[in-house]
Amino acid sequence: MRVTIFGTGYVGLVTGTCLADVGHDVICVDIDQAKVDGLNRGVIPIYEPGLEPMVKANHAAGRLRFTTDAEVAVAHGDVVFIAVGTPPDEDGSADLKYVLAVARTIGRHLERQVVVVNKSTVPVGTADKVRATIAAELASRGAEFGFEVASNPEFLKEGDAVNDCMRPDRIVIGASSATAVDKLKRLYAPFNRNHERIVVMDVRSAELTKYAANAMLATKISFMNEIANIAEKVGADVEMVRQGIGSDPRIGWHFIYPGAGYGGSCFPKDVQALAKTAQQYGYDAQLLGAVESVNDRQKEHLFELIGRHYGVASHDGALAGKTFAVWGLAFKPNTDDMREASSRRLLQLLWDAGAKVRAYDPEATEEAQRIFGERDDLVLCDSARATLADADALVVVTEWKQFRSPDFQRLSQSLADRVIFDGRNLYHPDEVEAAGLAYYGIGRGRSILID
Ligand SMILES: NC(=O)c1ccc[n+]([C@@H]2O[C@H](COP(=O)([O-])OP(=O)(O)OC[C@H]3O[C@@H](n4cnc5c(N)ncnc54)[C@H](O)[C@@H]3O)[C@@H](O)[C@H]2O)c1
Ligand SMILES: O=c1ccn([C@@H]2O[C@H](COP(=O)(O)OP(=O)(O)O[C@H]3O[C@H](CO)[C@@H](O)[C@H](O)[C@H]3O)[C@@H](O)[C@H]2O)c(=O)[nH]1
Repeated sequence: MRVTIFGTGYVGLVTGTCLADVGHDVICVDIDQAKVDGLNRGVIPIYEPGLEPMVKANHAAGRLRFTTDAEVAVAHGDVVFIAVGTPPDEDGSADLKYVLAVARTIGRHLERQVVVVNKSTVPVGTADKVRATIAAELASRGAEFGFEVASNPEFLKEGDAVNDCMRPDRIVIGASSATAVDKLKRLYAPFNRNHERIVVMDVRSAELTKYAANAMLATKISFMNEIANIAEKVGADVEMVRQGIGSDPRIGWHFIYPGAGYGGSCFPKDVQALAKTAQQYGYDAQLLGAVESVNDRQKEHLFELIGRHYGVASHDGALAGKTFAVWGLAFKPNTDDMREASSRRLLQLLWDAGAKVRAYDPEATEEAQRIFGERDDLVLCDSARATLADADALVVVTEWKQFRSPDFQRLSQSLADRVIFDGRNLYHPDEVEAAGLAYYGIGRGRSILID
């Protein structure tokens, strides 16, 4: 099938590549000339495991093309995807300017019947706006082509995006005509093997499904962070509690890891946007507000533990003279994305307190350089070991695999203050303490720790 995808970010590029990989003829279109030029030369703008060889192979085979020419792109697709950003507006609602700009472009160039598919995360009712925008463009040039706007939200997670796209848990199709459903079912047939993964519904339900999924996952995380904070107060270990509840299949093992708060380009903005939608319809979504505020507070928790250890309460200059080794800057492992990353809040708090930072991330160094620029109180190191030179303490923020089994004896010798702040509960407190280091994890009150 001939497919056009507007937007070559995480979603557009991965989707386009996976669709090309199963034999579809894909054109990806973006307004970012440098990105498109780079892709045409084989330069992949994001770090996503497994993506680079797939892009190169499908590009070389001619099934995956990149362009800034919207006219050529619209003329190409039987199915035209919208996969551009929907960042938060000032009031927290989703900003639809990029989505509607694409809708205008489609309307301007459309010359035949197509199915327009919205893959961006958008509030309920956006398909109607996209339809109206395209129709207005067609009307302004006296053109009349049948088109439908369907919703097909994306559930991929960064760091595992190719896998999620090639082996989806489910494919949600929100459409109002059998023709659109049939077309999308044919498009996704190669991913729908062995058992049925396609869930067909009306457009509004599909739009809401995306927000419901992210809000549910964010709720699980905030819930566990709340329990972790209670565990700290009452002298319990949240890691034991996690194991005690995860085995109940009604609760499950996934997304119950406490930590330094959730980040990324999705949960923070989507929880906010869903609450805003509810508010616009006169409903006060109290649970969503709590999920967000618990997360906001959690992003400061590592710093609070640091303050507790050093016996300092105020931020202003309280840690002057201290140097912190920081492991992990990306919002999660296997990505170079630092959008809403917990590390950003931690670093700012450390700097406000007068401390210096020596940080390492396997993939996000360039992004960190772009975000923070040159500063006297930040050294971006090229290995975890290099962060330890002249460091007083270690803070682990992102759970990259390579941080899982450090040599605690070496850490004990390197860190002047002999202390580890573990923002992802990677280590067993006893093992760390056996090496002569003090240990602080998230929710590890520990008075009832059982081996
Ligand atoms: N990142 C994720 O993990 C993820 C997962 C599921 C859903 N989503 C949702 O998918 C959407 C896209 O997210 P993303 O992370 O891929 O965004 P992104 O910011 O990485 O990429 C968006 C791309 O769209 C391009 N663009 C903007 N206007 C354009 C236009 N008029 N024509 C063509 N291209 C244009 C930008 O240049 C950019 O390359 C968002 O709504 C997001 O919430 C993201
Ligand atoms: O038990 C957990 C699981 C995750 N996190 C944090 O939650 C954030 C988000 O993680 P994850 O969901 O793995 O990454 P994303 O790439 O943001 O993916 C989410 O957001 C995407 C964009 O909408 C959706 O498509 C995905 O299904 C959804 O998982 C990260 O900061 C994680 O550290 C926790 O703190 N504890």
